[in-house]
Amino acid sequence: MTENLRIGIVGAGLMGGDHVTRITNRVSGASVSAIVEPDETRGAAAAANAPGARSFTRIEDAIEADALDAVLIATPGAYHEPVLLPALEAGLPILCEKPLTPDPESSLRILEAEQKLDRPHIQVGFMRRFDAEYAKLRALVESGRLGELLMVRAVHRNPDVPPSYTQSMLITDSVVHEFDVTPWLAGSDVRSVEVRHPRRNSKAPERLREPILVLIELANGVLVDVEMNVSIGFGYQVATEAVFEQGVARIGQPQGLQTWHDGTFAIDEHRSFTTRFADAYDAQIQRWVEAVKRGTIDGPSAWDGFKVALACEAGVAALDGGIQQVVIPERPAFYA
Ligand SMILES: NC(=O)c1ccc[n+]([C@@H]2O[C@H](COP(=O)([O-])OP(=O)(O)OC[C@H]3O[C@@H](n4cnc5c(N)ncnc54)[C@H](O)[C@@H]3O)[C@@H](O)[C@H]2O)c1
Ligand SMILES: O[C@H]1[C@H](O)[C@@H](O)[C@H](O)[C@@H](O)[C@H]1O
Repeated sequence: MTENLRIGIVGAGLMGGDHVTRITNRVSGASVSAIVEPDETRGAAAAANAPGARSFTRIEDAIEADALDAVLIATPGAYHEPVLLPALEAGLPILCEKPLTPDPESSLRILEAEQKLDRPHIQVGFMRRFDAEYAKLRALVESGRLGELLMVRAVHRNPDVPPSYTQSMLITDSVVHEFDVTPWLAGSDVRSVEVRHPRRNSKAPERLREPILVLIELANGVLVDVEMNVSIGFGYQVATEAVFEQGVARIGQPQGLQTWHDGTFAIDEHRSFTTRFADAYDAQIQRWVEAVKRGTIDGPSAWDGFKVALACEAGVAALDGGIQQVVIPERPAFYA
């Protein structure tokens, strides 16, 4: 592999544009060599931050032109599959934004295509695994210092969501993160999912019945509750409290500028995932670039993405009630 990894960004919207800037300014050993974006205005805005990058409207054309060594997919989740398949066929290393795909059937098609190659080529962009506090919490669980982990209480609060965001996306676009990160923290897969509906937020768009409370049971008995809230208006917060036999640990608490003024003490809190997880996105991409050069991945695989898709399927069914079981098939040796 050459010293400079040539990355093609597919989908130059909010995240794709952010990743272009990140790779150009903060990631070493790589550059953005191609931008694949059907929307001309967005494509041009992203290209302005990627000196020397070539512009395309289809991934197939960028591959044909030999314009990239690796692909970063940042199209909306429902449009990951049509980019993943040609990229896999070309044998390219891939960092695919979450979710791998929104449902297990399409994720299985991706696994099938990937297994035609000599080794896993896909890393899924579950960036919370690269957040320093999440990593510390995982190390604490593994160390056993506070005894066994019993419960996880999670809050996932967004100020708002775009008009394209539907009810099922509460699960497939948002709770999808907890379906990845909680099993990773606790060392155990999702066994069942239940959704309860508290009083509706009158500020939520009419099409959404939220917030929701999601109860996730892991195979080792750890119970996880997730407050999923997407119309709070006043900020962005992802925070977790882990309850152990001999103590409690908290991550994601406000850590910004503190002010004491006029009798009030205040701490700045994030307004968007772009700042809350900026360091995690940087670390995720830097480590992926280094892994690609070693011919491997360094993060969640397509198999992890498939397991999350199974949990999401149960979660979407649970939006209509009941406790929905998640049955995970045996992992193929390819993903050992
Ligand atoms: N990890 C995170 O915290 C995080 C945060 C936000 C979004 N995301 C994920 O990033 C992805 C993109 O989300 P976004 O908010 O940037 O979406 P967006 O709508 O802002 O941008 C998506 C872009 O993809 C383009 N596009 C669609 N189909 C395409 C195709 N076939 N080829 C090339 N371009 C295509 C669209 O024109 C658009 O510009 C999604 O998978 C989303 O779940 C992850
Ligand atoms: O696509 C975004 C992104 O994944 C964020 O990390 C999450 O907090 C939002 O809920 C989701 O809509």
